[in-house]
Amino acid sequence: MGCSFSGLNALYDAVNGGGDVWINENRFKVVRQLGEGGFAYVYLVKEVVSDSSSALASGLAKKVKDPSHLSDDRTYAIKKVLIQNNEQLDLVREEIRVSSLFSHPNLLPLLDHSIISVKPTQEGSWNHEAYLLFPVHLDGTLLDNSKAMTARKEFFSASDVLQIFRQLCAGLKHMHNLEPPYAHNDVKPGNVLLSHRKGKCPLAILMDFGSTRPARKQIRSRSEALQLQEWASEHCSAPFRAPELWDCASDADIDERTDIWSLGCTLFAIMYEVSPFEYALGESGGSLQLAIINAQIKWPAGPKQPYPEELHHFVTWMLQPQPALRPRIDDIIYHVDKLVTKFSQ
Ligand SMILES: Nc1ncnc2c1ncn2[C@@H]1O[C@H](COP(=O)(O)OP(=O)(O)OP(=O)(O)O)[C@@H](O)[C@H]1O
Repeated sequence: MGCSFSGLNALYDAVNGGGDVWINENRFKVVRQLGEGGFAYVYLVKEVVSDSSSALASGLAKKVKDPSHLSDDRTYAIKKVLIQNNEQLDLVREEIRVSSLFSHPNLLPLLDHSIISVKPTQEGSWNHEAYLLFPVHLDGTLLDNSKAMTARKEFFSASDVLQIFRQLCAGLKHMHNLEPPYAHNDVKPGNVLLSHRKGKCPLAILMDFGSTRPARKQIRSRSEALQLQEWASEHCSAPFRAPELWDCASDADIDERTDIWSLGCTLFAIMYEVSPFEYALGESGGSLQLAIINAQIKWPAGPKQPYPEELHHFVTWMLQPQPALRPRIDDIIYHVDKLVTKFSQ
């Protein structure tokens, strides 16, 4: 694990108009904040180079395995993770390890990282900060895009819905086909970056491997089942969480099809902005957990639906509450390819 850094809390200084950020031997200027998560801040940064050489000749070029990940204008995204205890440190180390297993155009690559020790301002033990460097995608997440479109009373075309979805399937197939298979565990529109392309449907990239783990687990006792539910309640976003992670049997074989459930919810959300179960949160006495366990989908009301029935059937097929009967990623890809052919303009 690389751990060199030129100054304590340097990123804060940079944001406040001070110095630059170093990740190992490479230096970056913070341009602005792009977003934030639970314990993380994401910044747009620009690599600082000593001469005006091309991106390929920059310091980063020596580190990055695939030159197509280098940006022509040297801009990237840095995620700064605040780490307060050993458990959080292990989680970030796992995110870094897992990210390095993947190499796929629809999965966000980790280009470099460093973890540094920082002395807290008040008395106390030393803590850590992790800096993760990624390619930057400035058109926002699928969630940001859906919200903006809903505000304008617009919808993605059926063709774009399917092609965005098809790309997410391609990224997930890469993870599900590893030996052992990995589950993303937090597939949702907020974890998909979009990049608009002229004359083509947007590029969709799945990110945030903080919850990604080997997918297959044999649950053989009540305490193992409860442990899994507790882990899921912290790591898998509730409206997109599969039923077996809410109410796990004491004798259950969990596999990567937890992601297929989330994928079904995500297809619904590409069309209608929210998870198909989110309505339960707005109903008095409504229970998200019950709606999910019973697979009670609420389709938008109204006589004229913006999408063909086939897309609704496709969502329902993925939202099979019994995991053993739920389709696998190859089944989904076979089906989506047929729909893409049918509905592409
Ligand atoms: N590579 C990137 N390019 C552009 N924006 C990004 C990039 N990575 C992250 N972001 C922005 O930063 C936000 C937070 O990133 P991310 O989801 O990785 O953080 P997190 O702490 O894991 O979040 P959460 O707590 O929701 O899981 C994203 O929603 C997105 O808006």
